[in-house]
Amino acid sequence: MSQANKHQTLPHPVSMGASGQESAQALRLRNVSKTFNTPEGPLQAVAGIDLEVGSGEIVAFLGPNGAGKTTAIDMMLGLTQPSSGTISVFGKSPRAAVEVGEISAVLQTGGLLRDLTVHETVRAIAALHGAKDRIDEVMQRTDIQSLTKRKVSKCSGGEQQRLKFALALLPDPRLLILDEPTAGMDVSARRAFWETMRQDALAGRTVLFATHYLEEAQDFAERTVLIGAGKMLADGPTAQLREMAGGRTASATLPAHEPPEEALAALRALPRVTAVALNGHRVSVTGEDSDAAARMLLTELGATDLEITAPTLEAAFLALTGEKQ
Ligand SMILES: Nc1ncnc2c1ncn2[C@@H]1O[C@H](COP(=O)(O)OP(=O)(O)OP(=O)(O)O)[C@@H](O)[C@H]1O
Repeated sequence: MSQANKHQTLPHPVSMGASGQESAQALRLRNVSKTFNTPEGPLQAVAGIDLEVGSGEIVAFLGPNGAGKTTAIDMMLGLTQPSSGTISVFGKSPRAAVEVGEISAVLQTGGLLRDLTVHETVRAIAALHGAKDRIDEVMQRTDIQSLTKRKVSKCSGGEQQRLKFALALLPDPRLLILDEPTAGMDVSARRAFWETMRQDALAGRTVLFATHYLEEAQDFAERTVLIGAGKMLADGPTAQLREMAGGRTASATLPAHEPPEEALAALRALPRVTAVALNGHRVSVTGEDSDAAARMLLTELGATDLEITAPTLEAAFLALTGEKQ
């Protein structure tokens, strides 16, 4: 079972909307667009996105460079106004939700004063939110206690991201937005960051994160929203998105003593097979009915060492966007 499936059953706490009615909705974008005026003319960064995120969901916002992720996130946080369309966060405007600490973010750029120490930074932001009693907890949760006296300018990229994560947790937001939170981190720092995030999300917080890293969506989000050129290309369970790249691949080793041509012809003749490839004696059959391919390989063709693999999210991404990462 994939990590994504493991997290598909996170609790979905019911929240109260501004109207006082029960609502399990954390975020709603209705036909949201954003056009920037540039010297070259108008540039549509976000082109009519509809999105609803329920309380307790973990959603990956996946897209190539320039897809419109940051622009969409800025609008969710009330940092930029949409050119058209509406956004609500727990039934409120984004700015109102930020003011009461219901939504907060770890953003890609800015936000830290380089001359303050880590502890001074956390204390200053805690004072703003009236959250001094949460300082110890968030520092512990984001694993920055050992950095207390270090100046921000002396912290590594990964440490600065953890500090930003701590600041974002201070208001105890119900919705946490992360814009490429692990950019600039090495593999082990990235893994540690996601482990911390995972623990936090298991407690029921709603999380939406933008990423370039397909494996982060795959490992962490039960739902992925794929965007390209400002438009939504796909939205669904991450595991299902992978399937959109095409069927599974059944691979096995053909008996060495027989010429493979007949076996290859028989495999190609199976219904809904899209590709058959041979590498030495190892044959790979891709198609929508990997069970039929597996049966033929094992029973009729005497093949061994059967392996069935699902397509990667990267394959889905390339199939849907036609772009290279
Ligand atoms: N303030 C701005 N003025 C003009 N154009 C902008 C502005 N902000 C973003 N854009 C343009 O809008 C498009 C979307 O950019 P955005 O930063 O939202 O994409 P992104 O998916 O976050 O990309 P990346 O992964 O590289 O951060 C890009 O073409 C970008 O150049």
